Amino acid sequence: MASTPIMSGLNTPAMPAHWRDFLALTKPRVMTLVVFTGLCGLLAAPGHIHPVLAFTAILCIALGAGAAATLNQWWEADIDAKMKRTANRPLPAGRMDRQSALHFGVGLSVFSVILLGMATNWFAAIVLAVSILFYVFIYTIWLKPRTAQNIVIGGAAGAFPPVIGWAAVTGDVSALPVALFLLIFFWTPPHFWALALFVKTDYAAAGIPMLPVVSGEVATRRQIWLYTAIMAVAALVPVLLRLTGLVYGVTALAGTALFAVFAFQVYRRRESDPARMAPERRLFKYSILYLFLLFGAVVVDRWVLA
Ligand code: HEM
Ligand SMILES: CC(C)=CCC/C(C)=C/CC/C(C)=C/COP(=O)(O)OP(=O)(O)O
Repeated sequence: MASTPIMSGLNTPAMPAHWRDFLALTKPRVMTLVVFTGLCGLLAAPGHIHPVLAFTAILCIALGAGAAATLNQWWEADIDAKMKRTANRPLPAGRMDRQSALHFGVGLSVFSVILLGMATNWFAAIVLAVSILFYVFIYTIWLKPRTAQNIVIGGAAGAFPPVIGWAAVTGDVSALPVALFLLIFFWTPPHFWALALFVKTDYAAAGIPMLPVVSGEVATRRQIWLYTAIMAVAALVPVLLRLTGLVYGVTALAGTALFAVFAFQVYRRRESDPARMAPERRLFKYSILYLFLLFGAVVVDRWVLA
């Protein structure tokens, strides 16, 4: 188990945590895209649920994702303390004690799963529970400290939200939500390794075996390119299977071509560039826009051009 604040020498909080610290534990910025992909999964599904129930389902995805992020930080408080990027989070900075974070994370997890089950259906609730458990146990506790492939397998947790959104409406899954799952699954390695190339030293300091630390930059750049190629196929699956329409088709083709150009620039570069817009920074930023665009296009096809 990760060491307690006292064992790891983290600051012990002198004051009760502020509500802003609880919010920070949920990683709200990262979760905007998680929630958006969940919303698009819900809106792309055939059938109809009452708008209040749809809103509740999205709220549950947001709360479940926030709960998972909280439990991730509860476990990693001492690791976060060693990295500049994460040292100011509520636990390593000593603004909150680990017990409060644990209670908050477990409480929010249970609440989000039960509320989703009661508001929509228990299949969707089980998928939400699986994604929380996957992120906490498979990624955070098991794989992250052990293997440089941690995010490839562990990243599956982040691919579940569109499946949950879809299942909230239909009570099952079919080809399109599986295709959207695969798109996020294969998108995660280029998204994260691009970032890991420019915060590499942080992970090294914390002893986390991220790919650039373990296998070096050249191998990471090659892997980014490899996963981009697989992601490109995943992005085109909905087009090839005619699961989506023209807007998605054009967006996926153009968006993925640009992704490939940026990934190729990362591949060609042999070492980090201190310049602000180095290829890896550009790819990381664009990776986020890319998912927003492709998922948005799925919904436009379903609702505007139906
Ligand atoms: C295991 C998989 C993943 C890892 C290791 C990862 C890691 C990271 C890291 C370290 C950051 C830097 C900023 C921060 O910590 O706040 C980041 C940013 C971000 N990630 Fe990921 N990520 C993963 C999967 C995802 C998924 C599945 C999504 C959404 C579908 C996502 C969306 C974002 C967004 C939107 C940002 C930008 C946040 C901002 O503007 O500050 N990430 N990611
Ligand atoms: C519905 C549901 C449960 C969704 C979960 C979504 C999910 C797993 C998203 C992953 C995004 C994320 C913040 C990864 C950070 O990795 P990290 O924790 O290794 O990053 P760090 O170095 O910033 O702590």
